[in-house]
Amino acid sequence: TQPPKDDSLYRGLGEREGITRIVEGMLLNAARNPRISERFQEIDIERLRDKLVEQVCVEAGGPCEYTGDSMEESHKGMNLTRSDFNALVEDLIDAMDSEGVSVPMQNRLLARLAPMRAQVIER
Ligand code: HEM
Repeated sequence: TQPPKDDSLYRGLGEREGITRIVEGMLLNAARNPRISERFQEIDIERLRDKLVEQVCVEAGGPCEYTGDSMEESHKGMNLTRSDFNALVEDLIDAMDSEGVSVPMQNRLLARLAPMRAQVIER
């Protein structure tokens, strides 16, 4: 999908600072989530945080560049399932709730991420 033309979602998420808090909140939730916490052991969590912030910023129409690996490459050999995907989405929603992001803005971000599922699961 093409990046959005306007930056209203970027602003709705609280720009770079808000996105950083959302991503960090999601990763903290995931680290406590028994369905997926094992996935986040023994990885470079700071790199993951930084790349996720870039990617969410780009998807939200913000002035950022994504410098990480492709979604296929990043999740190769992990054999992620739909259930794993849904668990991380729930952790993201909880993080956005904590940041006071409106439900319409939450849904706009989720709609940008949903098409990536096929690139991430069963790899
Ligand atoms: C739309 C969904 C997802 C997006 C947009 C996404 C995005 C990313 C990004 C940007 C990276 C970093 C790439 C790099 O280092 O260059 C990454 C790595 C990673 N992702 Fe995802 N991801 C998604 C789904 C998931 C799910 C469902 C899980 C597990 C439950 C997961 C677990 C991981 C892990 C553990 C890494 C680090 C791999 C490593 O450093 O060895 N991801 N992901």
